[in-house]
Amino acid sequence: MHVVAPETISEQADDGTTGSTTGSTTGSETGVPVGPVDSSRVPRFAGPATFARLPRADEVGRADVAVIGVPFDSGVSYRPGARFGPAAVREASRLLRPHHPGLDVDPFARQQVVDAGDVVANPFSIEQAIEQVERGADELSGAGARLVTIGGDHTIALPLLRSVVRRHGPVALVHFDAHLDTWDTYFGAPYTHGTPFRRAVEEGLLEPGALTHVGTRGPLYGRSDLTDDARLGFGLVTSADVMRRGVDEIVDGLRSRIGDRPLYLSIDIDVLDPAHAPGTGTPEAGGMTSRELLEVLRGLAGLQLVGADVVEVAPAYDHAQMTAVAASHVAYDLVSLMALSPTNGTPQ
Ligand SMILES: N=C(N)NCCCC(=O)O
Ligand SMILES: [Zn+2]
Ligand SMILES: [Zn+2]
Repeated sequence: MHVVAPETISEQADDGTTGSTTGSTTGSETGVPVGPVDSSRVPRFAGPATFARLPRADEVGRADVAVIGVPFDSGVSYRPGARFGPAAVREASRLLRPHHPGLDVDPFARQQVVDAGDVVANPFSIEQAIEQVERGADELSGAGARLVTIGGDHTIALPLLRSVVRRHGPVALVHFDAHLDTWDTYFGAPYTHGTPFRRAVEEGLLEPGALTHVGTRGPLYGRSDLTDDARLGFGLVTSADVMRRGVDEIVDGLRSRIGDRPLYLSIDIDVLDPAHAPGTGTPEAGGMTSRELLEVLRGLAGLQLVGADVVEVAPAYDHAQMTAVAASHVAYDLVSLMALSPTNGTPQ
């Protein structure tokens, strides 16, 4: 029986060209970022999955950008399963390649990108899980990395924002989602996947006037959901607006609202139409296409991106990895946007 162990992959790829996964030719020694395993030498379907076949954090010892998973879904109001999102997105990311033609950047060569594994988040205590995510994010960003987090349900955006704001101050936010996620409580619970951005405003984490939901749609509890949301300071670009006004006009509006503020991007995969992303817990008809989402993201190139997440991938409802593939491409674009960010995320 032939078993492809990580060591075997490392030996095969570690020939001085590209694609080493081990510490033996580390970027920390040479200053050259260690990239993904070379898929022209080691089949991309072999071995355990890290995001984009990148090295693990412990293999390189430093990171400009860390991709982390948060396998947590105890905050959901409907279908569970996003706890399996990080593993599904990593698995679906094996096909990513080192050059991004849309942004004309090699995101893994411009900066050291690593897979920092999963944060341990207590599935039986939302409060403790939130603390654990915040602390995990603090540790990684304290070591100098910007984070691209793969969820997990949308509850986790709150501790991620707390951590990023500790370093950068209040942030501009573009929130891609079918839902507002500014509701108050569910069953009296303040920390859920439908409430993170109301809590974030209450905690002073967000820059008033620089907050926008994109892709919103679907039935609400009442008209007051919208007036409450506007009172919290959010602008709204519905999925119908994207269709009617087009990507370029939407991007122009977002860029002028954000300016040169530190920017956080939170992407709930249910912003996509269920035809593009069925594998999610609270699907709503009439969503964005993955092409629209990726093009809006690319339109944000050059802004000061200090952190990002892609959440709500629930693989049990997925088909042919459609949702996980879409999320892996979103995460790849986020890493690429970080490569093009003017200050490399360093606090000014
Ligand atoms: N964050 C996501 N995906 N969904 C929030 C839906 C909250 C509700 O059930 O009303
Ligand atoms: Zn949503
Ligand atoms: Zn959401």
